Amino acid sequence: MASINVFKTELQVAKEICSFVEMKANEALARGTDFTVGFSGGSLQKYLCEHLPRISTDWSKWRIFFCDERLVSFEDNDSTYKYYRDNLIGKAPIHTENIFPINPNLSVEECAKDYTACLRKVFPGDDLPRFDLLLLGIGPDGHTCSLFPSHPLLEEKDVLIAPISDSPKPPPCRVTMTYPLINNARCCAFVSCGAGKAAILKTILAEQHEPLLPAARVNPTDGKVFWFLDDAAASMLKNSELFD
Ligand SMILES: O=C1O[C@H](COP(=O)(O)O)[C@@H](O)[C@H](O)[C@H]1O
Repeated sequence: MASINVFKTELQVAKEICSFVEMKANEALARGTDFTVGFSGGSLQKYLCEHLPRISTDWSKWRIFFCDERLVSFEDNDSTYKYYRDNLIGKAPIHTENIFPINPNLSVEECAKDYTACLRKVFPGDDLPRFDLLLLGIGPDGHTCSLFPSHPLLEEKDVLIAPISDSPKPPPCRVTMTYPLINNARCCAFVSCGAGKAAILKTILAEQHEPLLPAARVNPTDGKVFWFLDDAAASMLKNSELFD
């Protein structure tokens, strides 16, 4: 069962998710491994960039990938990498060689293949890479990464990173992690705040009806899912059996 954590304000959510990331990083380092983490875009970015620069960790052991990314130049405000470059890298002692952006100059198909090859270099010998932590957002339609409701990519089984050129949310061309990779993670953490997310969170967490929305399909076979919500986002979950 997922662990649902609700905090009064967005500011508190931002602090708590950063403490959680710090804990997961330091657990990986204590196991004697690097810390492999996937960052998403959207509203999650600002929650992470606020407090992560001040956590206590060995940044040299971090390996940072993107759960999905928009195929736009690194100077375009739609670029997830741009946001983290401008608001995190440089504020924390992250070594640029330990952060793995896509190559936005390729076609979307080539970009997905190239990003898969990049992933394989960091997880040599692993048929199915196992991330320590994937940090995920959820759109008001229930999408996560660039996996959208009713899209054929929801059934993708063969590739770890897929291209998408018909994203219903602009920009249309993106690359995204697929479920075989996502659901092999040790841990996935969703962050969602604001009243605009309340209805979709009720559908995903309290109702769970078929066909499952993209975010509801995140269910690591040997891992756990955590939710970090503020009161407004959780307002339609109150009194549900999710909280005992
Ligand atoms: O387009 C995207 O949207 C989702 C959700 O974003 P949010 O702003 O509604 O939180 C995000 O997780 C994903 O990385 C991004 O590409």
